[in-house]
Amino acid sequence: MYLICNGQSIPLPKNQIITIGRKGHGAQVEIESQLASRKHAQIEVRTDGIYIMDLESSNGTKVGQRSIAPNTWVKISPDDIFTIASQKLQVTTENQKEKAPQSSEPQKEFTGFKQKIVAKGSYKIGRLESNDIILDDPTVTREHAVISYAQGDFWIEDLGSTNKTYLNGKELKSKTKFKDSDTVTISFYSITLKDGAKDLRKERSAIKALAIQKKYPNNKVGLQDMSLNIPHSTFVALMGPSGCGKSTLLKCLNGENPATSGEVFIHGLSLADNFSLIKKKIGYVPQDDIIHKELTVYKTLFYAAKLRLPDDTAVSEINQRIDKVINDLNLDQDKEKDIRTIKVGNLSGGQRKRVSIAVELLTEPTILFLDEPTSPLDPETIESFLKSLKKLAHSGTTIVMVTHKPEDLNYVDQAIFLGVQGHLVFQGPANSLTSHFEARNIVEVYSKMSDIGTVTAYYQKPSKVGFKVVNNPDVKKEKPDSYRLQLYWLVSRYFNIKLNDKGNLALLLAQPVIIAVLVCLVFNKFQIGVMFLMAISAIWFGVSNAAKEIVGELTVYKRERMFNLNINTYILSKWLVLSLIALVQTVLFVSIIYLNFKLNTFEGFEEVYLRPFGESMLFMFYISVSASLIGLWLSSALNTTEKVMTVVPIALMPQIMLAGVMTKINNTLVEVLSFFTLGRWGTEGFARLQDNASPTSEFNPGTVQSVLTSIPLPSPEVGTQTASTSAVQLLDLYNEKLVDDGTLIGEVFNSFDMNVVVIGVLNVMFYVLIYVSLKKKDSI
Ligand SMILES: Nc1ncnc2c1ncn2[C@@H]1O[C@H](COP(=O)(O)OP(=O)(O)OP(=O)(O)O)[C@@H](O)[C@H]1O
Repeated sequence: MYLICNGQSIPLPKNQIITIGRKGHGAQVEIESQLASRKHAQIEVRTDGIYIMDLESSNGTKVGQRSIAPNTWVKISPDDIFTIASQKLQVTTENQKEKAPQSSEPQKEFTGFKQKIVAKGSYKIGRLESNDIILDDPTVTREHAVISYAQGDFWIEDLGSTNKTYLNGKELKSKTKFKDSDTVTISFYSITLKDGAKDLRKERSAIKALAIQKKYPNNKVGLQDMSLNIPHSTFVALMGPSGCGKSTLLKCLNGENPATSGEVFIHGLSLADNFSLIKKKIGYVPQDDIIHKELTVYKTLFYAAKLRLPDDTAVSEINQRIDKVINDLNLDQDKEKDIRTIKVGNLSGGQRKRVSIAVELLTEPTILFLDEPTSPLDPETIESFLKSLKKLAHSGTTIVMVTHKPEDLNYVDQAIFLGVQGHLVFQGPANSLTSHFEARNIVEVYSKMSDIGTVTAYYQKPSKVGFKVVNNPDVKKEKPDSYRLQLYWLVSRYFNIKLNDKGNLALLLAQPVIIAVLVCLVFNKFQIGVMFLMAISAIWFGVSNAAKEIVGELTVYKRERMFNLNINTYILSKWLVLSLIALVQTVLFVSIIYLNFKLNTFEGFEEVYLRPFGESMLFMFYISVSASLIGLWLSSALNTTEKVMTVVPIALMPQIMLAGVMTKINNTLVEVLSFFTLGRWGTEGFARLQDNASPTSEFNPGTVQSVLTSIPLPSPEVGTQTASTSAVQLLDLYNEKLVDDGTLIGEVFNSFDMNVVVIGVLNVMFYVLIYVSLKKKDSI
């Protein structure tokens, strides 16, 4: 056996320990590098194989890419290349000098950052303290990437990070050579072999907009060409008359509704090209609150952290962050009651605004956009609120705040003023705003800048117009770290919201009881009408439970969608919790109906009541969860709760009218329309279930004792008498054999199983409609 080292073949006698170490210190095999320890490692060829042991060397010994534990014999195979002080060594059977595995280049000596990498062999970058470069930021994965030195070259490799590693702006897919001219970007850090890691936030402007312009699809110009430069750690007020484009500018700068042309850079990174990273470092609080009033402050922050921070963030780390944001925003002023335990709905307007901001601060944003946060606050609250924002800005979070209040200018560093029709007319120190416009006060500035003639005189047109057209940062590519976990936390949050809204929960549970009792009062016999009302009630529960659920939290949805919310997990989370509510409602409703008609059977027809108890329960639950999808569709398609509540009856009426009980389905158009109603398939399904479970009639063997009906008495008597009959036959009788034969498509749906399938198909259709409606909200 021979040890190939530095182009030499050194014989390895069997069962003899050979020491490898730095040249000039008595080792049998000498390595010419200061990085090698004096006695670095030992190697021994035994009868059962080749063994190597690291002698607690300063820079370690690697077999392949793996560092071996010190003072432990490790068996290696003849093919294994092992590394000592960046020298490649190998054991072979022949004396073959030319087969030396290391590069033919002479060993290089490095300085600075490179030397540190060579000394360690590899250099890990990540959020954990055990890394060689610690980037303490939630967008950096615990062990994010590694730089290594091998065969005379430096290499960079991503270690499966969440937010990826970029080499010269391109995503790093595999281990790649890291050259002197290359720049690696991880989150907001740039890494070069010359300088190591640098925080871009300290190096470059926080926001730079170059010749941005915004045109709406209706050709209305929201923003005229403008360039902006906002330094790091600045508190900026964005002002201007109503409708001048302040919110539009905010959305162009944060990527929610990007500029039509021009380019925005956040800490030197293009917003359009790096949106998936940048959006995680941008906080945005729109005019409306982005929090649920049913949750406590702690739960609000906890769920936001679970949904936004990387999955590997420990609960202890989350709690630390929650404490920090509460402290940063002075939310813990009240010593009597811990704010964490108070429900958001019970907070004052100012506190609620702070909690909305706290949600955004959890991810440690580098820039915070606030749309009119001071509007709902009283003067006293404003002072402490703006003071905490100022402190926050000066500790590193650049803040851009839309405001109409002149007094807010006393707290900010810079002001940006827009004139009517989206013209930039001022950007500079807040205290020179009025003098710039030769105005006595801010009210006069507003008045001047509402006149388009004066505005054009002050318009700060960018010197270079017509930068590249901005690609719409596309939220559709965005995905959570884990769909399963996102779904889990969404369900958990939504469940808690429902559980905490005790009043509404009580009403939801009272509903089935009240309606079921009414049904029992109205029908003294078990009739087809009971089954019809069971179907309609199931639809009512499903639609009404769901109708407000998306539209009521649209601001939260939009904000979270901008972050990493997946549409499917969102819909599923709603559906799962609504299904749970539907299940409880169904159990209550069906139990009451069952018990009532079982205990109060009509004399002579003791076999007629809601017979298949379990199946009826399951079927009613199925209709109800299907109806939830209709409710969710209305809730996602319309943009105000009022509109949804107006439309709910319009969605419910066809369910009643086209069920084939109250009105005839006797023409093709009506039948086609009835295909899309749960009312029809629900009523038919209940009728079939009931028939299948009912005994044959003693008097009329051709039918079953399923429901009771009134039949006219044969003459000479006048009046009606009660008879039992098949529920399906009764529906058929009324609708001219529609149920059994179907006028349009024959007998295709003539079974309970097919009823279930049709409802399933309708579910898919409504799910797609919800998805499309939510997707449309991405493009504002
Ligand atoms: N989606 C849109 N499609 C068409 N026009 C729009 C759209 N959004 C905003 N606009 C128009 O662009 C202009 C600027 O609106 P924007 O909401 O940015 O103004 P603003 O300064 O924030 O107003 P305010 O102070 O009242 O909140 C307005 O004239 C508005 O009607």
